[in-house]
Amino acid sequence: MTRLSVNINKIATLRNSRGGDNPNVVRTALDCERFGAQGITVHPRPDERHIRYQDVLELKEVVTTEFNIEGNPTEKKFVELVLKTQPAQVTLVPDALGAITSNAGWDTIAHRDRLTDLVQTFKSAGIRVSVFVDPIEAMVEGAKICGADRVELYTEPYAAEYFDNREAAVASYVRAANVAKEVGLGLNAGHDLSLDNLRFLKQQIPHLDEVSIGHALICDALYYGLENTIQMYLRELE
Ligand SMILES: CC(=O)[C@@H](O)[C@H](O)COP(=O)(O)O
Ligand SMILES: NCC(=O)COP(=O)(O)O
Repeated sequence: MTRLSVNINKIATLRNSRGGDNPNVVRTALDCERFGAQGITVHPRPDERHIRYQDVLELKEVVTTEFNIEGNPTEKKFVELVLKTQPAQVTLVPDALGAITSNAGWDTIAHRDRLTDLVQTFKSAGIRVSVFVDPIEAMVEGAKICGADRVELYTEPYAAEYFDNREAAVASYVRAANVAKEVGLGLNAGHDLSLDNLRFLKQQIPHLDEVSIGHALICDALYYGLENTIQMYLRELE
C-alpha cells in the first residue's frame, strides 16, 4: 500500500497572503484526514513564508494520521522544533536559502558525518527519519550508511520529463527504488507529483511506501473540491 500524505504548505501560503486565519490550516489538515488522506506533511522554512513554526505545534495536537515534517536540519531551530513536536516522521531536505522550493537531494556521501549525527538525534527521540535524495543509487546506499529509515526520492525531474518520455523519466527512479529495497530502506517520493504522473510512478514502483503531494493537489482542489481531489489521488495509488 502506498500512503498519500497531503502537504498543506499551500494552504498556509493562501492564509498568509491576507494576514488573517482564512483558510485555517488546522481545519484543512483535519478535513484532509476526514477525506481519506493517510498523512499530513508540512515543510516549514526559516522565513516562515508558508507553514509557521507555531502551526507545526498546533497541528501536532490534532493530526491523527502520520505527521511528517520536512526541512533543513542545518537550521538549529528546525531540529528543536522537530524534537519538541515529535512527529511520526522527519524528512531531511538540503534546502538552499533563497530557493523558491526544494531543488535537489542530499549528497549522502559528502555529508555522511553530519547526516549520521542528525539521523541518530531524531531516531533516539523515536522519530522515523527519511532522507531526501536524487534518484542515484549511490545516494540511496549513502542514506542507509547514515542510518536512515527511509529515503524520499525527489521527483521533480521525473515530473518534468514525464510527457516527453515517461519510460526514460522513470528509469533512474526504478533503479534507485530497487536499491532501497535491497538495502532495507523504506521508500517515499515527492515533488511535483500530480494526477498526470502519479499512477505511472506507482505502477513502475509498486513498493512505494508513501507519496507526499502538495502543490498540484491543492491546485486541483480549486476545480474538483478537496474531498473529490483526495479521492482522485487515492485512486491513482490503488
Ligand atoms: C521536499 C519537497 O519536495 C517538498 O516539501 C517541497 O519542497 C514543498 O515545499 P514548498 O511548499 O516550500 O515548495
Ligand atoms: N515532499 C514533497 C512534498 O511534500 C510536496 O511537494 P509538492 O507536491 O508541493 O511539489
